[in-house]
Amino acid sequence: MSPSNSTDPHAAGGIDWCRAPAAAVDLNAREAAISRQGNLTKPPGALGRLEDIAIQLAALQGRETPGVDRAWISVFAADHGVAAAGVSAFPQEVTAQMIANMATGGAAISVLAKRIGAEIELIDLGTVAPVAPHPMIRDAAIAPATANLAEGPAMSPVQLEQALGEGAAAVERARASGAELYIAGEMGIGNTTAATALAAGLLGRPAAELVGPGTGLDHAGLTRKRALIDAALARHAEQLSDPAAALACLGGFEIAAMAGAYIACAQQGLPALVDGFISSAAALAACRLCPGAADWMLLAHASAEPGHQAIVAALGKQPLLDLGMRLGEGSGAAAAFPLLRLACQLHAEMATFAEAGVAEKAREA
Ligand SMILES: O=C(O)c1ccc[n+]([C@@H]2O[C@H](COP(=O)([O-])O)[C@@H](O)[C@H]2O)c1
Ligand SMILES: Cc1cc2nc[nH]c2cc1C
Repeated sequence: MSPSNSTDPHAAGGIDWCRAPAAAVDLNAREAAISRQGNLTKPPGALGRLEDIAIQLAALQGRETPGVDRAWISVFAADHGVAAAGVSAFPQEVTAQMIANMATGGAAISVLAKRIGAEIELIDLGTVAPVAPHPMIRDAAIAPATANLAEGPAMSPVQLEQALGEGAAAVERARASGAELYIAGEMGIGNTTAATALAAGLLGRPAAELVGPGTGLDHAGLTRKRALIDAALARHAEQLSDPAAALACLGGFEIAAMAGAYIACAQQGLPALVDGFISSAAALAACRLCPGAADWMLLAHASAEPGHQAIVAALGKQPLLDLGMRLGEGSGAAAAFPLLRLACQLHAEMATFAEAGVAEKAREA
């Protein structure tokens, strides 16, 4: 379909759609859920953050008793020009190899998706090594890799638009399938360098405050990675006050696609469960572009990558789990998903004090 006769706002060209505000949350449903929580047969607050999850989801789904039975996982994969600078413990061809492993069911996210009953799709945004066609893999290659962010912008404005649009298109597919919760995962050797640079750029922090070992860099590698990120921040300094320009200069195709997906989720009213370090950097970019986007996000877990804490603080949210995970792929979000489902089931299925004939807490005189 040509852009001129398309009804898809993302196909109209440009990235202005990203700056439109998020959908409003339903404060009446939120109040009703808070009230219901207060009537369930437990001391008030005794289910801790499981109560908060049900209340947030009630506000997002616009009903007193929300439900998240159907999750959708989009894994966005791409290679990074900066990998040539020796900033990862693994070789670049692992990106393509892991896409194939995800398709054949051997990756952590493959097992998790199957076990939580989620639909999963793999989106290849461009890898240096070839990826054999497979029904689960969507070929959306933008380029074999981004350019080296230490030497110039990682991607062109047109490539940024394509990547953001791929994220929005994934959310369209999730919604069409009836998904109630969206998970973005990623795979890309070198992408902790891009995510660290992007987050540092957006937060105005030096690399030293955010950089970490990623897949397991040694001390010398970490020193190299930190210096490279600082050099990239200095090179692109004038661009960093504009989140779209920061994303183009320092991001990756999969990071931009995740940002586009989070924005589309927020604008179209689909709750997103954000995974680890790279996903959170994309979520931060999404929040800077789209007013209100943070309302539609839950943070699944605290990544072991040290810079995650700074991003989490900027997002103003608390991760649900802290399992020392640092895999990516959407794995932490998939691991947290059953908790969301349980939180909704408790909220919907527990008896109230009145229903069960249980005496309520004595009122203070
Ligand atoms: O999401 C995280 O918390 C996370 C933390 C560290 C590494 N990763 C994964 O490891 C890869 C990037 O690591 P690196 O060292 O190559 O930059 C990429 O495929 C990510 O999915 C993911
Ligand atoms: C093997 C491997 C699997 C991954 N999954 C996400 N990032 C990864 C990085 C490596 C190296």
